[in-house]
Amino acid sequence: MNENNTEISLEDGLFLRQTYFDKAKRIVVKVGSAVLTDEKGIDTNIIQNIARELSFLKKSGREVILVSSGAVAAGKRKITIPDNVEIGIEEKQALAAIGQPVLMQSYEAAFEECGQVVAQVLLTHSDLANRKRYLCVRNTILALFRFDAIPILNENDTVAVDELRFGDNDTLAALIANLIEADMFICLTDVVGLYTGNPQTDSDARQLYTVAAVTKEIESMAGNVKSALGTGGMRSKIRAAKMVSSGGGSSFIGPGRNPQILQQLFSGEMVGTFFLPAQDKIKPRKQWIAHVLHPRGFLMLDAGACRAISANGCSLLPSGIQEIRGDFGVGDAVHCIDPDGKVIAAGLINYCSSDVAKIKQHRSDEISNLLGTKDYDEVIHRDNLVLL
Ligand SMILES: Nc1ncnc2c1ncn2[C@@H]1O[C@H](COP(=O)(O)OP(=O)(O)O)[C@@H](O)[C@H]1O
Ligand SMILES: N[C@@H](CCC(=O)OP(=O)(O)O)C(=O)O
Repeated sequence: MNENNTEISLEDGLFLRQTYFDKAKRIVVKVGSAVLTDEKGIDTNIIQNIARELSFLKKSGREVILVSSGAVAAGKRKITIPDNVEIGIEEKQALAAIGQPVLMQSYEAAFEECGQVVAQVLLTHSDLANRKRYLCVRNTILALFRFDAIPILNENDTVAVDELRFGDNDTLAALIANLIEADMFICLTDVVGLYTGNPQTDSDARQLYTVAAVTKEIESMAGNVKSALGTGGMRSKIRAAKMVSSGGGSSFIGPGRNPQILQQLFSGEMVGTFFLPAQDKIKPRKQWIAHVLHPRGFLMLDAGACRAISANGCSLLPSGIQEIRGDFGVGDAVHCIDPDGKVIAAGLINYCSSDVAKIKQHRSDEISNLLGTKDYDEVIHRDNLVLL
């Protein structure tokens, strides 16, 4: 372990990897656009390779999901875009509509060769933000496992408006990994792993092999850069690894163009970057509150309230709320901010924003007088509060 307790030695890393790979039975594999497409369009060699690699995992008795990007890139290569057309959101959504069937056709053909059935699942953020639909997605995926199919997921880009977007497929894959309680998230991209800095611009950057915890230091290693075709960049991959880790899974970031990357990994070769699961796992419902729901508002807390929720395991009472931002209703997700401006918790709120504005900085026994009625003493009950 290094002095910041983030990076593990090569020998310890090798042993730990093997332990986690041996017991990984449910796996989410994500492949990025940068891996799947070349200047001519979808690279069928890569698709065939991914089909072989995933079929290998499946035949070894594991349950596998593929989250595949590439619809926009495939659409772009399928048509000639007039020079005077600027590619904005609407054009990208149209390109995804053109490219998604092209992508699926390639997968269908490649998996057919391996005797493997696949299924297409397209999701928007609102499918996961609604608790009933969230659980329905889980049940459908588990039913596909029972049919021995490999679900192939992508964001339903064509109908995903701004506030309903996952933003990138690294995030979608991590949320799905937590939804189905996967043991492992494997993110295949166009670099060999996580480097201490962006390898394209930092010649001193060196590769990390085993990361014990996604700290601020690890997060700062990802530059703002991404490949020409990518959306998320390394930053969203690290964030995704952190989410999966908090759900109790391990993650791997590695080179998607290596023809036998998954076989190398599962036979214990030291490739890519491996992230260990967190020590304290967050329960599935709290994962949903913390990572799936977008906050509709923010509560600025004083130091006492921060201590009460962080160190003492208490619910959030109105007296510790200094300020509020946003327009939220009862049951919406909000984030709690400490006096330094750091997000420390997420939760489902018991009062709407106009009521919180009236009861903030007051004791709970004053709520009835201030609002004319009182449904709860707590603004956020402990059962609906997650520390971040
Ligand atoms: N610290 C880092 N280590 C590795 N790659 C990095 C780092 N910081 C930025 N990157 C960039 O992230 C890119 C991969 O992300 P992205 O383009 O989104 O790929 P994908 O299409 O596979 O999702 C790499 O090509 C690299 O330029
Ligand atoms: N949904 C988009 C991919 C978005 C995305 O996250 O791309 P990438 O960073 O290449 O994984 C598509 O299919 O083109």
